[in-house]
Amino acid sequence: MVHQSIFILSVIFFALFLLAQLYSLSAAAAVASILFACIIFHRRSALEPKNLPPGPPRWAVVGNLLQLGPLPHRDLAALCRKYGPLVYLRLGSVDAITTSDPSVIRQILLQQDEVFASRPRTLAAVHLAYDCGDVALAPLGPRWKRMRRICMEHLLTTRRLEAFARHRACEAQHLVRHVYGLCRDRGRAGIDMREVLGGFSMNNVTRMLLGKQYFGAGSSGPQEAMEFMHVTHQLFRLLGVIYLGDYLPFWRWIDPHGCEKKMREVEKRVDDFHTKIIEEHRRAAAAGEAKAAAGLAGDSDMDFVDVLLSLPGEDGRDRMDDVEIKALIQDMIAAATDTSAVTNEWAMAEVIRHPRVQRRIQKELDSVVGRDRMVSEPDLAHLNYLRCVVRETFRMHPAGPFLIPHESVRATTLNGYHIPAGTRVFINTHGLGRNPDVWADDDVEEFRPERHWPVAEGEQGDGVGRVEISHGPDFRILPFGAGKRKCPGAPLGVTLVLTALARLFHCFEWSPPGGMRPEDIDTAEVYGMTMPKARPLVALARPRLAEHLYL
Ligand code: HEM
Repeated sequence: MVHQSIFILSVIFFALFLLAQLYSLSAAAAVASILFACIIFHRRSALEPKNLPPGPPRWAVVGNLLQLGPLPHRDLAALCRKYGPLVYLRLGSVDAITTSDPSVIRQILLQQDEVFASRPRTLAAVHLAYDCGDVALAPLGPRWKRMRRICMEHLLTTRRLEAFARHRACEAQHLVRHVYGLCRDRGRAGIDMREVLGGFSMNNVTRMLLGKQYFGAGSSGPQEAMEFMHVTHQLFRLLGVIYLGDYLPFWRWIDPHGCEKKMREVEKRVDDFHTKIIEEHRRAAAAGEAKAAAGLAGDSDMDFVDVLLSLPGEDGRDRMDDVEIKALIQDMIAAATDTSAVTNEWAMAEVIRHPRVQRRIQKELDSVVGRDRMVSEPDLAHLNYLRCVVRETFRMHPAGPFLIPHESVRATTLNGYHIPAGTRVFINTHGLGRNPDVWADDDVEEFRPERHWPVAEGEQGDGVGRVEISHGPDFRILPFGAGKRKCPGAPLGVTLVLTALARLFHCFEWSPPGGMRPEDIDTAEVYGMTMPKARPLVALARPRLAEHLYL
């Protein structure tokens, strides 16, 4: 046995020596690292515990990576249909599990929350989230706990969200006025709803966070807005990439698409942006103090950056570090903007595809709100059918197809199977919403908000409670996750989604552009950290209220 190993190693060294002579040292190094990885993999396979959950056969080195295509949520759902509710995969050097089963998900997110509530340290988290110094991508630990507490106790409190209600009302009015103008300008060509809904989400978030509106009358100027949009789009894209360097360490040496280089470039540009924002806020605060000293009180409501600049730091320090503030701003922009815009675009696409659903939404709006005033936030609790529409949108098109991937902090047992420490967890919310075992009596591919209606079909539902949009005890829909890492912005996210949809369906009649039939609106998706429609939604709008209400 020893002689055999010595012989194989001698042959490998001789082959590498020849490669180095004939080609280059780097070719020899690349082959050496692949061979080395093969040997490690072989040894690991031999040592591997045998009681792992079932899963597909895997290749040496790459494991199951080659079985994942451009829509990995669909590939993983197919594996669950084949191998059962809990599937094991090896992605390069990383152990991974996936599920789209409510009872396994409940075990992971609630019963074993302590074990599974961490996050993998991906290169995107290192470069684009201040070395995992934020909330969303930070591993479980005291740093994450402190940053999450700041979010919950100082930023996303009910009191602070209520204080921003008038800004949201202003943005909602800006939205309908904007669409009203576009109806006339664009004629039969239709309106690009991705642009409109993206602007609405971005404005709401930046007003609350930074005290600025980026699009519209009070905007910070087209140059800055374009730059901001461009950088944040690059950020979203890079956060969503499945980067092979996270699974195959040697890939980082090659990095054929320069992904890590792009991450570093975007990291620098985003950081410059945040530095500028913090400086502007410090200058404004200094001017405010001067005004206060002179007896001229400034605007009393603080945006999130003002709040963060006023908080004490760790270990008795006077103020929070700039890096911590930047990480939190970044998180909020990334977590809040795209999620609500993507959900709104899907909801509009599905409703326009189903004119019957649009008629029922409008009937409810006309009865709850009437036609001589605009929808306001207090109305949203009474729009139960619209709430069913949002629930159905989350079932079919969850904004985060795998939530944000979790990671186990130690070895554990799940459904009787061994789960190693450091296992990456892909909770497939897209698969869950279309799991035929969960939605047994329904056609899972059909958009049908009525399935969430709390009373039997045909009944009015007066007196029934408010339709909840977050997950219930059955874990059949999971738009915001659950447990320790549950989305802290869920109430705000729901408000932004419902507000935009209520306003747009109350104020306008929607149809597909240029003679297209409703059912021809496509519903193909593209995978990313959030999962938008592959092609932007373009639609025609016709005003349905009196003109003075739009102005
Ligand atoms: C429709 C809108 C939204 C959707 C669908 C959504 C969805 C999600 C999901 C799926 C997660 C991951 C949960 C997990 O990994 O278990 C998450 C995390 C998070 N969300 Fe949201 N979100 C929305 C809006 C917001 C808003 C408005 C904010 C803040 C202003 C926000 C802040 C966060 C943060 C900070 C996290 C990370 C939590 C942690 O890791 O501890 N989200 N969100």
